[in-house]
Amino acid sequence: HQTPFQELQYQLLRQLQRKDPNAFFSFPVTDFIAPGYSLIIKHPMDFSSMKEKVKKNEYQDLEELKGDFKMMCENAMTYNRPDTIYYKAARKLLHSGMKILSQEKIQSLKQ
Ligand SMILES: NC(=O)c1ccc2nc(N)sc2c1
Repeated sequence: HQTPFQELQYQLLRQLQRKDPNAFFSFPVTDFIAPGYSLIIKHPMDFSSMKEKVKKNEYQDLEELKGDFKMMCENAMTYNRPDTIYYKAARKLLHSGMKILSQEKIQSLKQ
């Protein structure tokens, strides 16, 4: 049912989620907790949505997964002001996540 490539993607997502201890990025941001969010952010993304994409085999290679991860972090740095805990968490997550996803050994892995 799940391919080795999918298992690898789940493992990477677990590693990335450990860098989000407050779970600010676990689930889609609602307009209830973030007023006007859906008007400001055109391409919402979160870890639960990324896991769903892995399950449906929607990532052809790790660059696409990396792109969604960057989008998720950049969305938070667009909507939230720089002095907020969410902005700061997003910037920190982006940097630690890039270290994980930009390692030489996983660059070339594809579907
Ligand atoms: N990922 C985000 O941009 C994010 C997450 C949680 C959250 N909670 C709020 N009250 S604003 C907010 C924004």
